[in-house]
Amino acid sequence: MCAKRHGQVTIDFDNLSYSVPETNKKCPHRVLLHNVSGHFRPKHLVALIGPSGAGKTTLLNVISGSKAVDNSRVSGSILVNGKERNLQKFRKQSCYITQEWSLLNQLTVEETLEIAARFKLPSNTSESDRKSTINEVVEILRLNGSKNTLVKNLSNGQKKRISIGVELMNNPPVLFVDEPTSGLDSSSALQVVSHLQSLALDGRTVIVVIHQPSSKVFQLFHDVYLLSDGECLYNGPSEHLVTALSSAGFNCPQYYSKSDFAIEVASAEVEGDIKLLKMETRKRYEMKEGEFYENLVPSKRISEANHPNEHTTMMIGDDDDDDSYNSLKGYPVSKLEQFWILFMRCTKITNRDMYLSRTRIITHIMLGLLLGCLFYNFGNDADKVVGNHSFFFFAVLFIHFSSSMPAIMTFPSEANVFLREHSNNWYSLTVYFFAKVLADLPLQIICPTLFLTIGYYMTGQPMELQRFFMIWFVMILLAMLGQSSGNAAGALLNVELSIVVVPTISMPLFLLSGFFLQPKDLSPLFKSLSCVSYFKYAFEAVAVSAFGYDRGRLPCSQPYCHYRNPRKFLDDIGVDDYHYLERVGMVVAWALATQLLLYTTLTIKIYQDKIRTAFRKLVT
Ligand SMILES: Nc1ncnc2c1ncn2[C@@H]1O[C@H](COP(=O)(O)OP(=O)(O)OP(=O)(O)O)[C@@H](O)[C@H]1O
Repeated sequence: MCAKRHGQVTIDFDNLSYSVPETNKKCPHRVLLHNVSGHFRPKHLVALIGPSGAGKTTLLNVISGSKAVDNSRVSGSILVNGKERNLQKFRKQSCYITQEWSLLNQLTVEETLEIAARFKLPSNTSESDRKSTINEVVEILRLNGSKNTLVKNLSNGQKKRISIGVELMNNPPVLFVDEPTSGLDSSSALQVVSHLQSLALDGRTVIVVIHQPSSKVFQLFHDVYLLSDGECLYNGPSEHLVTALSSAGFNCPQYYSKSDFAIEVASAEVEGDIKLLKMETRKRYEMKEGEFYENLVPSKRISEANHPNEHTTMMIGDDDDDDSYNSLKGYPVSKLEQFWILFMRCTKITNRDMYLSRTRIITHIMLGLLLGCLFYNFGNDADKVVGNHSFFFFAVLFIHFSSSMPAIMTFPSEANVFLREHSNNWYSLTVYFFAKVLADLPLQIICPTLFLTIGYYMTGQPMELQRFFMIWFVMILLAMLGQSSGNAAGALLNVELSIVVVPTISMPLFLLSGFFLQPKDLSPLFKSLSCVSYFKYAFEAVAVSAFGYDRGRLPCSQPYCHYRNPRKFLDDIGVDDYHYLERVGMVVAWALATQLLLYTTLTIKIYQDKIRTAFRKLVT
């Protein structure tokens, strides 16, 4: 592999404990890991097994130094190649592949890997090196046939493989994989674990949390780590598992699945001496490493002879003092490059997504035409001023919802991709945030512009550039506000809930916009509440732009028109003439506030486990 090669990594952990605060006053802490010890070796695929709730993911998080873990609550030692783990360095030596394959559907396999390579390989990597790294990952994971397939069209097994591929790009010597086979059929599960095995045989240390592996899948694992209730019951070669269990009185019936039996032992469903099993495991751990494996491995299963075609892509050697890790403070690529890659990716996705872009553009044109026909020439007729006012009201409503609804539908999956990439140290939240805001901007400008230009012209509004741009600016702000509030809701809640919550919050704000009820008719309480309605400011700014600023008398199609003087109409709806900037200022403040809400929501998502723990600490 062309990516920089790092030494092989052995992980030893001893008496590792981890607890979380609880709200219960009598028992303020809950211990999730109790003095667990073990070794994870290079060239070995380790199965981390145990009943549900045994602490498998917790152990993976603690050892990998996941941001989900409060490190001040971890005790015990974690050694990497015999030296105390340096978290910053270790995070760069390892990658964590989560259960969900959070990938972007609109990119092809090659594009997905290309972007991963851009983020994960140092900026000075040449184009040809990057290409050959991508080709090698494609080769290793046997994705050659699907290089140009969109991710959304891949099978579940292929999606799982590509999500492993993106993390392999910088050739990390340690892989932590959480339930790679969940949701896969038996043959896809076998394929995925076989790939993980070949990655291990390449020299990597691969630790996999796995649920009920089939016998065929289980055979692929070299080592097993068995957990029960946060305690280690066994750590060693998988072929010695049954012997170790039977030496403590747990006899596995012939032809019975070894992993199922081990989980039954860990769930206390089988008779035997659990204390003895723990003691024996501890004794084996305390033996010197050579002795430990000599005692346990009857036939050296992992040998060069067994794998004559072994890739020698990992650097063989124990040099973990590689100072390049220390020089890699922060991210592999500069913030400017991060911004550019993210911006280009967002733009590509928007262009490819039928629902997000083309459909939105078409609906804005169609609605512009429809309203243009319905309110044809209303803007130029004193008799139709009230109808014209409704046109603007509908425009405000439409622009807002046509931006917020697509965001609610699409952002949750994008947020998952962001969280995965951010937790794997690809780029910073701030860079992502600004790239997203800027990449979304063209559509937020194009759609309202098309809608308004058509509607404005057909409804016969005053042909004055200044008035047009005053209304246009309000519409752009509303589109931005709609999108950021939709994104924030989509990131904070799930899609189903957001679809209910966003309109529910928006409706009272609409009612207080001044269209249905004028401020003079509101009770003092609702009058003050109406000050928080951004629709009120947007709607008033549009009304002032259309009817205010000394607009002349309107032509009248009837013998008598009450609103020949547009100023009179503004008086009647309780909107004072002028003061456009103050109103727009309030909409800008709201647009900034929703962007801030989105930023805060993403920050909360990143640190939710830590925030939850800190909150519990506060309560107790
Ligand atoms: N932040 C936390 N606060 C309180 N309890 C937690 C926290 N994280 C995990 N737990 C608890 O710790 C125990 C172990 O959780 P963990 O997710 O590690 O189990 P697991 O073995 O991976 O389970 P599964 O196989 O079901 O995914 C569970 O009972 C879980 O409820």
